This record gives sequence, structure tokens and C-alpha cells, in this order.
Amino acid sequence: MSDQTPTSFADRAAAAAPNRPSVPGGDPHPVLAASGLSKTYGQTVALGGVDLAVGRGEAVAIMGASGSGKTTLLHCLAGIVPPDAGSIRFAGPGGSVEVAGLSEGERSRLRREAFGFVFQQGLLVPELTAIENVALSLMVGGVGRREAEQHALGWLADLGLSGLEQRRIGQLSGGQAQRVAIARALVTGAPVIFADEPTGALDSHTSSEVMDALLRIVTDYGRTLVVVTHDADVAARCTRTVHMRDGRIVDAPVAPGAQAAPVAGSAPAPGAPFTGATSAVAADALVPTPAGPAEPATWPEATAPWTPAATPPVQHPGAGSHHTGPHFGATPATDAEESQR
Ligand SMILES: Nc1ncnc2c1ncn2[C@@H]1O[C@H](COP(=O)(O)OP(=O)(O)OP(=O)(O)O)[C@@H](O)[C@H]1O
Repeated sequence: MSDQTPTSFADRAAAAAPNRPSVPGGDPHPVLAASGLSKTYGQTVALGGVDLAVGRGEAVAIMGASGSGKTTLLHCLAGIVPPDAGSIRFAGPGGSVEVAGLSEGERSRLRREAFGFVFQQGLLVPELTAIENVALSLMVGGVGRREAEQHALGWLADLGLSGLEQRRIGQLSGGQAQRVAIARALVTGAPVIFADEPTGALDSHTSSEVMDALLRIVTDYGRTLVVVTHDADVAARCTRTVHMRDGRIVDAPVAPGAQAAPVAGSAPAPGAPFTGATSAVAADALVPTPAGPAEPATWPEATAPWTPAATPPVQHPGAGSHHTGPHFGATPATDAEESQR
């Protein structure tokens, strides 16, 4: 370890993910590798054959004109909507999975466990407090309320929100609410965070503060960030930017032959049912879902073709150890029945 504290984003990102290749996107084992992605809505070609590899510890910005397919690409990468054709390999801590081949229930589980989301609006539960919104992410995975709130407290403090834990979302500023969303995306240990216009509703000063917090996903916690943005200042702060036009990436440096790591192991253990003190509707609000009926809050009967990593319990930043893997095998809730504060 060097005594020198890295100051630039690139230095800090490299320190957080020392194995990240010097050639952006050239990771031979990217955390996400999409190839030939196509998606058509009626007569509209939203994606017309997209190839994109995202290396571990990268912060990748996706830019392009309105309607160029940015959100559709993000939704496909994150398993929110299935592509019509093409492949998306996600290499998680416990093995890799073909996202495009998963059932809706399996994609739902993948989103809950392996991905975090920071969108412009709408994913926080307005009736809940800041701490409840963050804790709910863990409670959906089976962590008891008391433990979940302890972890949530740590993440909120780390994001500069101490003292605001008991405020409902409507009692927070836009920037504060986005930092709650970032804490919620981080608390489960998700290795990849997807952000769609996370600063779209903010003034430039607040936008910069939220980007500071977002980029810590990479620099401080070694996670990977994929962010859709119209804001060139936001993109300029990322590791690299890919540009979309008419459903295609026009200038992304894609690693030739990039492949996700080989599949390791087989089926996961069944997950715990949702036991949070709030409703299943609130749980569904934690992760974006495709238009249609709400997802079940329990794991599907079907087994996903990947093995969750056995990871230590989630540690909040105050505990001095950042948990960087998904919170699989969560402890079943024992105190979820606790009365609301
Ligand atoms: N659910 C849908 N049903 C029908 N058409 C859709 C749907 N989602 C996206 N589209 C269309 O697909 C194209 C790409 O949309 P997408 O939202 O991915 O673009 P975008 O680049 O994210 O746009 P913006 O910057 O305005 O958010 C657009 O023409 C859009 O109207």
C-alpha cells in the first residue's frame, strides 16, 4: 500500500479495483458482456445489435440523443426487460449467468441480489423514512429489521446523511433523496449499480454532489457503475463514455472476444420469503420492474443457473470493512415483526 492518497478519479478507481485493465473495456473477464442485443417495440428498433463489455470497477456513461436506446440498453443489461435477441453475460461473485436466458422470476431475483439501482425518481418509497428505505433492501433478502437498520445507519452516515435517518423521502432535498437511493443501492453489496439520469432533476451544484457520491461506488467500494445520462459533465467524470445513435453504439471500445467468466457451480439455495414490516408493494418498489403485474417477493420455484457466493454478513462502512459482494444466504428475519417505530 502506498502512503500517498490517490486524488484523481482514475487513481482512486485504480486503487479500488487494482486489477482493472489499463485499456478501458478491455477486461478479458468483464462483469457484463453484451453482444448482438436487439430490442424492437412495434415498428421501433430500440436496440439494433449492441455489443458492450463493462469491466469490473469501471464507471461507464451511456450518452446519446433522446430515443437513441440508452434506457432500453440499461434495462436489458440489468435484466429489467429481455432483449429480443443477443446475449448478456453477467459474471457475479459466485459464477456467471446468461441474463437474456433467465425467466422473469429469475431476472427479478438477479436484480434484487446482484444489482443496485439509482434512477431519476420513483424508486424510493415515499411513505417510508430514509433508514427504512435503505433497510428494506436487506429485509427483502431476509435480514431482520434490527440488523438491516444498523447497516442502513452506517451507509447513510457514510453518504453524509446522519441526522436525516428518520425523515420521510418527501422531507429530503432532491440531492439528499438521491444519496438515500445510493445508500440503498449499495447496502446489499450489489457488485453492479445501474443509474438512469440520476442527476436529471437536480441543479448543477447538487448534481455534482450526487455524482461525488455515485462515483464513490467505484472509488471507495470497488463496485461497477453503468450510468445513462444527458449531462456531459456527468459523463466526463466517468471512466469512459459510450455514445448511442439509433439503437446502436457508435464509438464504444469493445474488447474483442470479451467473454464473461465460465459458469461456476449450479443451482442456488432457495431464498427466504419477504419478511419486511412493509408491504410487498413497497418491496417491489425497490427494484425497477418491466411494465406489468408486480413481481412476487419470493424467489421463484425455478433455480437460476448460477451459484451465489457464500459471503460474510453485510458490513456497513462504520464497521471498517466494506462488503463488496451480494448479500446471498441472508439470515432469515427473526425480528421483522417488530412494531414500527
Ligand atoms: N415500452 C416501450 N414501448 C414502446 N416503445 C418504446 C418502449 N420503450 C422504449 N421505446 C422506444 O424505443 C426507443 C428507445 O427508447 P429509450 O427510452 O431506450 O431511449 P433513450 O435514449 O433512453 O431516450 P431518452 O433519452 O429520451 O430517455 C424510443 O423510440 C422509444 O420511444
